[in-house]
Amino acid sequence: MSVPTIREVRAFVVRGGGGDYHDQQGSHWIDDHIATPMSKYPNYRQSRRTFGINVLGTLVVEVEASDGTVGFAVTTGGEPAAWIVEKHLARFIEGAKITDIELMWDQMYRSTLYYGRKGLVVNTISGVDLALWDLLAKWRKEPVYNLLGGAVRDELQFYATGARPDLAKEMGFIGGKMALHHGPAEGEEGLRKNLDILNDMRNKVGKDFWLMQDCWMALDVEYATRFSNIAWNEMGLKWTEEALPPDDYWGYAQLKKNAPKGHLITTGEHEATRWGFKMLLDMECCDIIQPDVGWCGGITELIKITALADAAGVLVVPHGSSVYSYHFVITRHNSPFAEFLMMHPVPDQVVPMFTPLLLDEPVPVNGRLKLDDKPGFGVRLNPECKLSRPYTH
Ligand SMILES: C[C@H](O)[C@H](O)CC(=O)C(=O)O
Ligand SMILES: [Mg+2]
Repeated sequence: MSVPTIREVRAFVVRGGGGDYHDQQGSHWIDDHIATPMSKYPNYRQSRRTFGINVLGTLVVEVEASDGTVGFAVTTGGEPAAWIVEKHLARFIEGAKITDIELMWDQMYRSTLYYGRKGLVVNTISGVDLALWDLLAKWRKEPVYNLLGGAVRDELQFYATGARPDLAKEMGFIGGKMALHHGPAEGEEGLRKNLDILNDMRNKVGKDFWLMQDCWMALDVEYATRFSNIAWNEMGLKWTEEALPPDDYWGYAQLKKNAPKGHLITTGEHEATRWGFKMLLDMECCDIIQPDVGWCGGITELIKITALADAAGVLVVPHGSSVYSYHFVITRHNSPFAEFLMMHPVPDQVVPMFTPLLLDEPVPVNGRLKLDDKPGFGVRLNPECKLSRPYTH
């Protein structure tokens, strides 16, 4: 059978939700006084948009094969990522056989080492990688999960991230994760407010529902140790997530030692590649790693990261990422459940995570989802979303 080659790679940008899910308008729970590394500066406390959490916007990568098949993917990265795709990475993609994803990944990664390794560049590589998996699976007329070895369970089970775990419980999710609102600069009063919010939610959801806290890199070891001990002992908090900046592997190792037995330390959504995750695993930084498949290097890299975690006895519960995560999680024994990010502003209803950018994006019903067998990742771009192509090559 002759394998098509890649005729063209195209990079587009779009604003408002989509891959950059922080790029929201108006009032939204995801931007309501959430603790961040910038919370030490009072001017940047109330809204993450004030410090530029949404400056990048969404990147859409399309790859078109010589037989006309088109694969695509969305992630965060916007215009600078589009430049990297068009002006640098395209040379490794165009002309390659659509089956040679491992080779293309290696060339994209090695050629950008001098300015890449993590962050924007690896987000961009991830976007290209996901588009390549979509293309290959569409050409083979199979869902991506079949190419990854096939599903190991019938359906996915989800916890929900949002401001209303009480509503998430009614909607059938197995747990609810809230964003922390106050950072260490808000002192004892802020700590008390954080604990009161958690306590109030525990009273609403009852004692057995999983409650988790996302700290979005805002804390230090001392604060996170105090918080997780009180929150575990008094409110049964299941895990403390991303308490520290991602480069502080030493802090995470200490925090894991300081955390009460039974309480979980989780992190990794801003970590990238097998080497970054090897640091977290080797240094025993956490109980669960949470790579984002749109940021960590794509599916090609997540396969490697997950194998390392498996050998270390650590669970992999990817961050957000909708269908790009779902097709992976369903194929791994050490990914027993998935995250669903509630993108409704309140959030009192389930809406697709990348809304409004994708069509056919599946959502959990009663906290569960059976994946269908549509080719690729099974989603389409919404023609009503205005894409622009800022660069060509
Ligand atoms: C809610 C968090 O601050 C962030 O916006 C999403 C996240 O980290 C997660 O879903 O995990
Ligand atoms: Mg998180």
